[in-house]
Amino acid sequence: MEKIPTWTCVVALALSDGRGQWLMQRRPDDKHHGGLWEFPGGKVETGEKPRDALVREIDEELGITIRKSDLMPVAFAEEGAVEGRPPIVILLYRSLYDGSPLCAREGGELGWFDPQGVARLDKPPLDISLTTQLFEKL
Ligand SMILES: Nc1nc2c([nH]c(=O)n2[C@@H]2O[C@H](COP(=O)(O)OP(=O)(O)OP(=O)(O)O)[C@@H](O)[C@H]2O)c(=O)[nH]1
Repeated sequence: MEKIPTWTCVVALALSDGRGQWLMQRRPDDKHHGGLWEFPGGKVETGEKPRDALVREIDEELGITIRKSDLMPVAFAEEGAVEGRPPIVILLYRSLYDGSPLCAREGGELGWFDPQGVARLDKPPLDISLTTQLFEKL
């Protein structure tokens, strides 16, 4: 029987400044999808709940504390196994930025973009679907 790899759950955050700008993060060049822009976030660890993982990842990556109760689910996207990596499913949540200082703690670059600006960025394939779903629902 064919062995099916376990899928990986990734959580990501669409952070809005409330004035039409959205935070995007450019991945460091040496990583998978290096140089592409995506929503801050990362992989859910074994036994972790998605919202807990997102709070942890956002603290690790941006140095800010977000509240689980503020996270609104907005979209998901999935892809099959690529280049030996297990399939991933990304859950995208939305939240409002409270203005506390941000920094790109794990390298890369941060930027605020309006929906047209987000659409123009070079992104991983799943983010094209995620951004379409996000901005359709606004
Ligand atoms: N955080 C985040 N990851 C995304 C998005 N879109 C997308 O394809 N991914 C992919 O989902 C995976 C997220 O894992 P991660 O951010 O913890 O990746 P990592 O630093 O551990 O790098 P790795 O893939 O080399 O293990 C990456 O392969 C990343 O490129 C997105 O919008 N946000």
